[in-house]
Amino acid sequence: MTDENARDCVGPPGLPGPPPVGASALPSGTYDGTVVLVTGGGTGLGRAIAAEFARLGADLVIASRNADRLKAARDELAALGGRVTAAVCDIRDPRRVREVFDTAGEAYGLPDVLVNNAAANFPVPAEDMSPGAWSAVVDITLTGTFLMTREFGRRHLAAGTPGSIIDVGASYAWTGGPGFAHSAAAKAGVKSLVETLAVEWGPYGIQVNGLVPGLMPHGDMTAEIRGNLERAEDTGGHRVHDQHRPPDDKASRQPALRVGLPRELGWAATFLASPYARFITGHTLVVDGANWQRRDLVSPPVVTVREQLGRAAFEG
Ligand SMILES: CCC/C=C/C(=O)SCCNC(=O)CCNC(=O)[C@H](O)C(C)(C)COP(=O)([O-])OP(=O)([O-])OC[C@H]1O[C@@H](n2cnc3c(N)ncnc32)[C@H](O)[C@@H]1OP(=O)([O-])[O-]
Ligand SMILES: NC(=O)C1=CN([C@@H]2O[C@H](COP(=O)(O)OP(=O)(O)OC[C@H]3O[C@@H](n4cnc5c(N)ncnc54)[C@H](OP(=O)(O)O)[C@@H]3O)[C@@H](O)[C@H]2O)C=CC1
Repeated sequence: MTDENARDCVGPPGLPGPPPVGASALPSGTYDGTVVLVTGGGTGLGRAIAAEFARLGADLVIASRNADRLKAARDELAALGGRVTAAVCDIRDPRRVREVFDTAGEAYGLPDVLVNNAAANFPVPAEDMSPGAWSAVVDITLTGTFLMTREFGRRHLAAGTPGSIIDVGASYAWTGGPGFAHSAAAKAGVKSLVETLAVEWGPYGIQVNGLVPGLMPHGDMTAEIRGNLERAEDTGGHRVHDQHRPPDDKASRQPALRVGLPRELGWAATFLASPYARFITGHTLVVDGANWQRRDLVSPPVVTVREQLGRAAFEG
């Protein structure tokens, strides 16, 4: 167990911590000569995914809207070995999407792997959600993923080359996500795209898989997503281990008794796109310590989304 996950408490230990930063289950050089395009690769989980591909030899293209964040990530990722190109792009814009693939092509060639990681999200009760808020999240998370995927697929079909797509999802694609109606609907659409296109493009050698992170806190989380985590901490809820863990311990809310580390998602991504996963397609791999399957013997009291967000009663 690493220091990051060490706990000095009595009680069950939870799932063991992962190997240290820099470790990999795949052979060194697995991605030598491979081009990997990661949307949202300038921050958080996208950057962690990109880092694991870079450690294994990939050349990277990272794409998103914010040039400053991309540049900082590019410098950090380049230090891991491979070449890195940053492309400013709003994935809602089909013209910019085409240009990103042109940029990648000029730099290294057609990407072999596409990781659709970019997404948008903020908590809001459905009854308060404006049409613009709905569209912003659905257009980025679902339509942006489709536009990137379509461009990747068209170019590979035209070239007659194989490829691998990984769509980063969320477990509320299966369960629904109270307070996140837009994002949950969009992620359900993304999961459906994975299943549809794995069949449609399998004959052409293109794998399409989903990858779902659990709670993996990181320093780039938006204020609203971070605020949501902090709200959860405020409500306490340490039914089993109150005496051992402080009430702000996110880990105690997970069956694993720990949160996930971003590199654990990166390792799963590098496996899914690797030669060792060539017969896996149309599958969504959940890396969340079984949190999404959690049920208690006694259900907790229902608290409305409005109450959880501290909003007054809806008055129309
Ligand atoms: C929880 C576990 C799972 C986590 C999953 C994740 O995805 S984590 C990943 C999380 N990472 C990210 O999300 C990173 C990227 N996210 C972002 O850049 C922003 O969240 C964005 C999607 C709003 C930007 O898109 P943009 O530049 O197109 O946005 P814009 O500024 O033009 O606004 C568009 C519309 O949205 C409205 N609106 C905005 N905020 C709120 C709010 N809090 N409340 C209500 N409404 C809000 C705004 O009023 C407008 O509607 P209107 O007035 O026209 O009807
Ligand atoms: N963190 C977590 O615990 C969980 C995360 N997820 C999923 O993991 C993925 C990564 O999330 P995380 O790293 O936490 O969040 P971040 O907010 O750090 O990442 C979102 C990324 O998407 C990019 N992005 C947003 N809108 C656009 C756009 N229109 N065009 C291009 N890029 C865009 C952002 O870059 P920029 O602003 O520069 O455009 C940013 O790099 C997402 O798909 C998310 O839904 C799912 C479940 C849990």
